[in-house]
Amino acid sequence: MKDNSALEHHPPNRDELRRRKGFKKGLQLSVLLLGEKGSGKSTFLNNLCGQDISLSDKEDNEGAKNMTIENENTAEDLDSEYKTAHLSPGLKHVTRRVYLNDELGVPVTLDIISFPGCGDNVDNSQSSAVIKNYLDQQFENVLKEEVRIKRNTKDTDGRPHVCLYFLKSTPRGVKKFDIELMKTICDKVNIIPIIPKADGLTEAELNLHKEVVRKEILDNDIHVFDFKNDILGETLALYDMDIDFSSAKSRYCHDTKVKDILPFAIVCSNNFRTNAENGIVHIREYEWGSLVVEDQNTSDFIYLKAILLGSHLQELKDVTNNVLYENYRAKVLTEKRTNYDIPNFSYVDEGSRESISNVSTRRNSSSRTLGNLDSNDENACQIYKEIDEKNRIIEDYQRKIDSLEKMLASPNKNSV
Ligand SMILES: Nc1nc2c(ncn2[C@@H]2O[C@H](COP(=O)(O)OP(=O)(O)OP(=O)(O)O)[C@@H](O)[C@H]2O)c(=O)[nH]1
Repeated sequence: MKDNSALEHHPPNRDELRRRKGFKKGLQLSVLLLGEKGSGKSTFLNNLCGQDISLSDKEDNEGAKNMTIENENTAEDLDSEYKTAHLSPGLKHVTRRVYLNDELGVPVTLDIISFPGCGDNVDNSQSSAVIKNYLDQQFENVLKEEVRIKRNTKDTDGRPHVCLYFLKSTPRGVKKFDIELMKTICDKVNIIPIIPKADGLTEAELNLHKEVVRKEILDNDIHVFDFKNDILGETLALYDMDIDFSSAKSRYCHDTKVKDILPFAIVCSNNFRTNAENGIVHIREYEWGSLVVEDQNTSDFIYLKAILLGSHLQELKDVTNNVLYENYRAKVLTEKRTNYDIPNFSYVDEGSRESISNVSTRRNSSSRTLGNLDSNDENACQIYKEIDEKNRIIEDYQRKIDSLEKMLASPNKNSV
């Protein structure tokens, strides 16, 4: 028999219970990665997750065990691909699911969405529309699910909570395509701008590029994720770290505001080694020596990682649901209301308005009588009857859809 005496003497307190519950349930974050080919998205993802993750839509490697691949090409497609190689490849999305367990204390499920080739076609005019439609579709799926009688929001919520936008530095500043795309999607997803491969820039060049990116974002009215007055020092709580401002290389202090360091300038690498605390650190090697990716004085990588997986994970989700999605929902429902031509009180004359509200009051009270109505009352009643009838039809359809879905889910049961 098990000895439970230790448990009986030290019952877990409330915080501990909450922590255990949170641990079991885990956290989830959906990240959209955008940026041109070779901008360092895969390398960043490998460093963020501490494992090898391919974002290619063709490769399937050892690191792809936990991954769901959508739009995967089969070997039979290769021949047809060869024949159409001269044509613009278009844009497909690739999704990956990664489970992160170690170092954070609470398991995190990371859903990655990427559009390989985004901005790389000769003609990119359709790319923005493809990505915008994808984001709209995710909102629409959630809205559809909300109005169903039986809801199943778990499997249908594919809304990305954050878009990490990789803006490679070019002599001409930010590419027009990137500006247009950010403008198109900034009210559908939280954008965090990133300057990748910061090791290729001198400090003066990096500061200049940061300035250029900030100016383009401001001038083009692109809404990036609002860090408000959050301070950098607090983002590192996940690692029980503080900013090492004693170091001569330190660029920031504890009270530096996160919004003041945007866009995050990161350095990443696929080479790693084990450090003194048995943790893995990623190393970028040069002729003159090496650089640690996770070193807070080297790049903003560690801040970005702590923000995504710790300090701002919940806020990114809350803003997605309570602000971006709510705006979409309000807009769509307002449009639908107008299209359905539901009687709008502002178009009804005073007398009828009173009648409608009288009928409405009577509908709400259980003593509803239809006798002795004047013509306005009759009109209002007619409108309500029609609405009731439509609602009944919608509910009937919903029931039919539900039973069809059930049949599809268990085809054997229903086969004769
Ligand atoms: N110097 C330097 N090179 C980097 C950095 N990050 C990535 N790279 C290199 O840049 C190249 C492209 O990086 P990827 O991570 O494959 O870029 P990607 O955006 O995923 O590219 P696609 O998968 O083709 O879309 C690789 O050779 C990386 O090693 C960095 O911070 N500094």
